[in-house]
Amino acid sequence: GHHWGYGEANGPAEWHKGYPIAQGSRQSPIDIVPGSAVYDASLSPISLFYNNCTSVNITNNGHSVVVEFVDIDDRSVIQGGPLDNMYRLKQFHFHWGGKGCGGSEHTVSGKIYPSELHLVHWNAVKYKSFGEAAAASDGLAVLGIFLEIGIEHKGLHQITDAMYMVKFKGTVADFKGFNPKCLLPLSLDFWTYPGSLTTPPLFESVTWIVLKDPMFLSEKQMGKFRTLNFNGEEEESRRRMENNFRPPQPLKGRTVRASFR
Ligand SMILES: NS(=O)(=O)c1ccc(C(=O)O)c(S(=O)(=O)NCCc2ccccc2)c1
Ligand SMILES: [Zn+2]
Repeated sequence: GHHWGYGEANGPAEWHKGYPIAQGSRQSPIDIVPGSAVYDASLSPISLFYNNCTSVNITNNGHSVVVEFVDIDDRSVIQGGPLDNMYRLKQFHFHWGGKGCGGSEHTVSGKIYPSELHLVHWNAVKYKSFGEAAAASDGLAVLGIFLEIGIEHKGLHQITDAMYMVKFKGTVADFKGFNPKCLLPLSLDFWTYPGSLTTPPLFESVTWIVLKDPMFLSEKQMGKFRTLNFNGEEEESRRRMENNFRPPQPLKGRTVRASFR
């Protein structure tokens, strides 16, 4: 059927037809305005326990490139910051733009970055499954990290070198032993606000934690993301995977808190 995507006919401006919550009161992403963020001294530092990380595979789901993790126990978790519980890492994926264009979902005072990494975690303390958590107001915690063009990123090579194996929608490849800790910038200073998934079903179940500092990658590495395709190998229409981002949504009275002055 008429599946959602990032094209003219099925892109973010159309999603509200199939997913009315697209016009809800806590939609993501948003434009973060640092001057309007409220410093909250009660926010503890973010703790990422990715030591015994268990990545499983890398896949092209027709919307992004996704690295999935074993999430049957608490070996890879995030806690602290605005979170009352420990949240388990389920997957990470990216959003990016066309060559020379912006592609992040969150913006900072209108600045769009070339790309944005999302590490998706779920509240396995309160909920029995990811699906149940994804439908609950405090079910998910997504850590957002901006990507900026600069020196090449050593840790990212493992991911960009695997992209040739998942060029087309529906392809999966083994991807074990990858620890996303290597993708973090020096500072874990963050903004946080209550929001939603940025793709359908757009559930308003995400506590967003967006790092202030970007990670850096080279233009060559960024170019490898654009060798991916939205389409499956069998489709005759070749559509380069790029501009797979939702633009900022209305704040609707929400407060963005900052962990730093
Ligand atoms: N940009 S974002 O962090 O909001 C996001 C984007 C894509 C996906 C995804 O489904 O791959 C996800 S997900 O992995 O959280 N899945 C959400 C959709 C879903 C809900 C309930 C059960 C399965 C999938 C999150
Ligand atoms: Zn995302």
